Amino acid sequence: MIEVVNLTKSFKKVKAVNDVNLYIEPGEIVGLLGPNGAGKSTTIAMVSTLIQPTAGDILLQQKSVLQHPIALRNVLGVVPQDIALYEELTAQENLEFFGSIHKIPKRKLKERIETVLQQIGLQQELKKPVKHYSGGMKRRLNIGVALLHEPQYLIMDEPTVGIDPQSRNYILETVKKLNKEANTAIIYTSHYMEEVEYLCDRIYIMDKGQIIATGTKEEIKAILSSEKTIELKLEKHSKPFVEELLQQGVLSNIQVKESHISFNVAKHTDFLPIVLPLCETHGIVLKSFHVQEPTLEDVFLHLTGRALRN
Ligand SMILES: Nc1ncnc2c1ncn2[C@@H]1O[C@H](COP(=O)(O)OP(=O)(O)OP(=O)(O)O)[C@@H](O)[C@H]1O
Repeated sequence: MIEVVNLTKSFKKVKAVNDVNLYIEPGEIVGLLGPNGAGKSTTIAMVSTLIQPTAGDILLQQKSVLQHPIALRNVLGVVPQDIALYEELTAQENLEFFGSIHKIPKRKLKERIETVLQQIGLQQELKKPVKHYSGGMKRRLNIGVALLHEPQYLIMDEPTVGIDPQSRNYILETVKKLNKEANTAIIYTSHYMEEVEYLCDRIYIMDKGQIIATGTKEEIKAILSSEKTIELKLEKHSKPFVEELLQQGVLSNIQVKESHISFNVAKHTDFLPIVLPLCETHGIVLKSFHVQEPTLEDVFLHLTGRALRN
């Protein structure tokens, strides 16, 4: 397990990271979600042992790595936000170069390059210099470089920034597959809540250098939801039906639009025993209903008063 304990980083007057605690266990996908400037990259740079914290500690199997970062570097791969590749070299040559930096023996490196190329789906592009790659292909190769030494943990700093939707989906699927097939634990930073929601088992929400919420998706959303929103689709509705619905007293914020009616109810209220008898009484056909859960975006807005992306 990697643990981050009371981690703080100040740049002159700016406290970029302020007393952050988090952990990742083998095999987990953990999300670090926050808007631009929240302190995600600075946290990641400290966990990657690239910069020293002002205060706090980073532990691998309960031992500090600040003085001896090699133990962590051996088990950790880092996919930086900025592409770090040699444009004139091909994918194969880039992988050979970065593999030699990791001092991977030649025969082992050959095997690893084959596996990694398969994992990132670039087997067909070996002979082209990277400068002719699309943005998405460069991002995939960037991930491949971080995988060469078969890390048990992988940090990905906003790996889908600035690429087309198809490449983005490819990367998200690659992350899922890596986790499932190679059991790689992943710290995934993003300001796209839908990515974090899709990928991650646990989530840390970060703002202004601090962790402001943590837990599973369900736990984080429970911060918000004392109510749920229900949308009913009806064949038609009538005024008396809506009036009687209102009289029930447990529904609030009722909105009527042509064949749709939406309302809020308390989270644990079973709304069907209220709605179905009324439909029957008024001869109304309920075609479908939809329960709308809050999103992580809603939670962020609730906690900070601001949107995640602005
Ligand atoms: N080297 C530095 N010198 C001074 N201030 C810095 C430095 N690096 C980061 N900061 C500041 O620290 C704060 C956190 O920045 P950081 O890059 O960690 O945020 P982030 O959540 O990763 O944002 P982004 O999504 O834009 O990368 C910002 O206010 C940033 O301007």
